[in-house]
Parts: sequence; C-alpha cells; structure tokens
Amino acid sequence: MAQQPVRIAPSILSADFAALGQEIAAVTAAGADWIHVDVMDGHFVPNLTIGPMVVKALRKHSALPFDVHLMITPVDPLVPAYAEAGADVISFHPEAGPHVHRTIQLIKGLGKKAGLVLNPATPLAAVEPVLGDLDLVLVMSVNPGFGGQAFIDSQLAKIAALRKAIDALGKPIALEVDGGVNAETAKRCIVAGADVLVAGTAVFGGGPARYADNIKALRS
Ligand SMILES: O=C(CO)[C@@H](O)[C@H](O)COP(=O)(O)O
Repeated sequence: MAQQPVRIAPSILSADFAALGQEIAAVTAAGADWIHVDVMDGHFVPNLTIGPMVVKALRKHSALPFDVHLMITPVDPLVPAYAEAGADVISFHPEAGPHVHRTIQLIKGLGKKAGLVLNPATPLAAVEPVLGDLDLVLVMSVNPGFGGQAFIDSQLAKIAALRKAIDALGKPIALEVDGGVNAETAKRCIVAGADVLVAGTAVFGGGPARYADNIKALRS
C-alpha cells in the first residue's frame, strides 16, 4: 500500500509526568493523530516507565488511538493487560520473546493492531518473514530508553527498504519512525517513506502554548 498521509504521534515520555492526563488532552486538542506510550521495564531498556494501570487511567483523556510501544521482556505475559487497559496498537521487539509470530497473533487475537520494532542495530531481516502479518513497523532512530537523543542517520536506508517491501506487499502497513524526530529529520523520514512520526522533545518542548505549532512544523 502506498505511503499514507503523515500522522504525528507525540511520545508522552517527554510530557510532564505529574500532569499526564492534561498533557494528553492538550496534544489531542493541538492536532496530534495518535498518542505514543513508551513502556519500559528497566532491563530490556535502562529506564522504567508506564504500567497498564496508568494507561487505563489515561485512556479517558483522549479519543485518539493509543500507540503502545512495549520495551519489555518477556513480552507475552503483559500483552493482555495493555490490551485491556485501552491500547489500540501494540508494538514489541523481536528480541523480546522467542516466538515473534505467536506474539503477533496474540495481539491480533485481542482485537488490537500489531507492530514490530526494529532497534538501530536490528536488521531488516528480522521483520521480513512476518511483514505481511503486521499492521505497523516501527524503526527506532535512536537506541530506546530515553527521549532527547540525536537521530541516527543510518536508519533512513532501513526506512526506504521497508517502504519498498510494504509497497510490494500492497498491504496497509504503517511505517513509523521514533527517536530524534524534529522538523528537519521529519522531512528526511517522510522522503524515505515513513508515514507515522513519533516525537517527544519536538512536540512537548516549549510547553503547551507551543504544541499546535510544533505538531504543524513536523507535519509540514
Ligand atoms: O521510545 C523512545 C525512546 O526510547 C522515544 O519515543 C522517545 O521518547 C522519543 O523522544 P525524542 O527523541 O523525540 O525526544
């Protein structure tokens, strides 16, 4: 399926954690398309963030799709809790469990969209055998764990190769990029073929008065 109009998914990792409900409502009003929720377990990645109870509590603050990126291992035991909490898209890493295809089926069986995430050093080959089973592929353009890192240019070639593979399949698989995305790198991601941009610093920087302009700058 051809590249879709760009959707902007603010990463709430860069929001004010003391006011997450208001932050989500504010980016929703400012024109965001999805809400990106980074779930980190403290050992798959060196940071600890958001449990399913928090996702459930946040759900009522926006009607936008919740795009939940699970940076946890093992992943399968916690997928049902995030599905029940209100995730719409659930993405995981091929390194996070022994049976990638089974995890995709688990997510889809719960009525959710399934995504696979490629770290900067994870090759394209990790997604190829299951590409047709996915609703989304997320290319990490930083090593996951923290916001505010610099975009890794070498990931643009991976995005371009995925664009070709998705177009060849002709399926509506979203191609998402996350990490160091700002108005300048966003352009290069879109040219390479991305159609969902995750951004933390570039959306939440400057406070709520800037959110609408920040989102517009990324989209344009
Ligand atoms: O998942 C992650 C980091 O692990 C990202 O979602 C970051 O939260 C993006 O932050 P910026 O690079 O846009 O500041």
